[in-house]
Amino acid sequence: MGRRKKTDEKSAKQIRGPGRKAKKQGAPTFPKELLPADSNEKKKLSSRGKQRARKRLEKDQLKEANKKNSKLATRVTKRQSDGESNEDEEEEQQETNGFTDENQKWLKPKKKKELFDDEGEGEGEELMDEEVPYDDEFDDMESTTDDDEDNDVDDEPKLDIEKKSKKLREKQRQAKERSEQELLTNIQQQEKIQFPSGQEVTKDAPQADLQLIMHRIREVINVLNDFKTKREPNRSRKDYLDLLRQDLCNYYSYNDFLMNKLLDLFPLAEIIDFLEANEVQRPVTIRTNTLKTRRRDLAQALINRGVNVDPLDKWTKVGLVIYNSQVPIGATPEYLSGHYMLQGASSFLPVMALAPQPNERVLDMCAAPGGKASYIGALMRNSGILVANDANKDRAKAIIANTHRLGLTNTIVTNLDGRHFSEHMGGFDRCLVDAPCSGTGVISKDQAVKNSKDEKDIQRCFTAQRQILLNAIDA
Ligand SMILES: C[S@@+](CC[C@H](N)C(=O)[O-])C[C@H]1O[C@@H](n2cnc3c(N)ncnc32)[C@H](O)[C@@H]1O
Repeated sequence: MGRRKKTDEKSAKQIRGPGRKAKKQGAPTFPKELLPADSNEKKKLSSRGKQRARKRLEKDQLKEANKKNSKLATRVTKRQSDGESNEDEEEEQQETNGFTDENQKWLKPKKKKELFDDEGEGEGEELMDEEVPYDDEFDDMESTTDDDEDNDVDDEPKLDIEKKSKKLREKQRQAKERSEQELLTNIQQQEKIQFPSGQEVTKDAPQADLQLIMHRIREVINVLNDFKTKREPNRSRKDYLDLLRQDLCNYYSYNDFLMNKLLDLFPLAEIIDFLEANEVQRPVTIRTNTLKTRRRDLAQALINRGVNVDPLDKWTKVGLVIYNSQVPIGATPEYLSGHYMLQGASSFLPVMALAPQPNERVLDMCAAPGGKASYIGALMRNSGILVANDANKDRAKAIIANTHRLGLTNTIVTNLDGRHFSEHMGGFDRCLVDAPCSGTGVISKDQAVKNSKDEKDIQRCFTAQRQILLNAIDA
């Protein structure tokens, strides 16, 4: 960068120098059409864009010619002071002067970069400066240096180029060597996975470097995906699966039981995606209560309060995503007056699948605190009958509070055990069962689930869910 700046400064100086010299050179140096560049013509020229452009062209040509002259002169002076013979240089200067003058007719103003490139052929230092930005781009550099070698006439800059080119080729060779070495190392690692001994697996793994564990996880998955060809002959599939499970438990902090269940549930290609997704916080989303407002109006009202909000996605016309907020989203005047419900985006979907219609009889069997039930009520446009039930009395109270806040008038809240609900009521058109669950689907909200679940919890959930579902079918 420093060198580049130097070049700019230098060229800036040159731009000023040649301007003054140009006047000394006089008119005969330039073709007729370019002569009216003096100050008395300036007013006339500046009045027309076309003439201004011509003037600019002329200036550029002058700058370029004089730049060459002044640089060459500097070099001659330098060499003289170094005690070198200056005969050749004088010849060269004459040649350059001649070139500049004769070529005024065909010389066209070029872009700055092109000008630099041309000059580079005769100016070793300039060329070096131009090449600096390519230091890391080996391909570009290679082609640049090759071109330069072919075209150069002057010996001095050629030497510079050669030096630079040699350096870069060496760099390039070293980089290639390194990457080949890395590749080899990876292949070797892939070929031989380090299996800790039975006791070591649990004892040593927590201290191990997480990066190494993730590396091994990927390698083991790679082997399991092509077990026949990639396995070690003395290792069984179970060996690899055990190692994978243990590494996943250590890396993501799950207990053995839950990780086993997840490995049963997800294909190898998806397990990492699932575990990674559980590490990411889900966005805060809200559902517009269409019984009271429109999404556009709600968004505007929230924006006015300093909430950064956007439509959730194409698949929903009522969802909004909150990026950040200067006010608590659960306590705004809009919230308190029931214009929206704080609700995860995924919880819209079961209601959309249920597709309740106005004037139907609908049952939400496990409804507290009423997120889905209130969406059902809104889709029914407060018509028909919605029964929102929950076995937990305190939680059932939350349904009542939300029902009032959101302005639902077609809703009856009940506090019954879903396993026996049909003994009290029946004849529903549609029924939603959002049964109590293990919580393994919301690990991103509650990381404690990773270690707090065991076989009994799952069994308990499973039995209750089946009983509630069967009763809902009866209802
Ligand atoms: C996942 S939550 C429901 C969330 C609710 N659908 C919503 O969208 O806001 C499960 C609910 O089932 C209730 N529940 C548990 N056992 C039940 C049972 N036997 N009968 C009815 N509800 C039950 C719990 O009290 C809990 O509120």
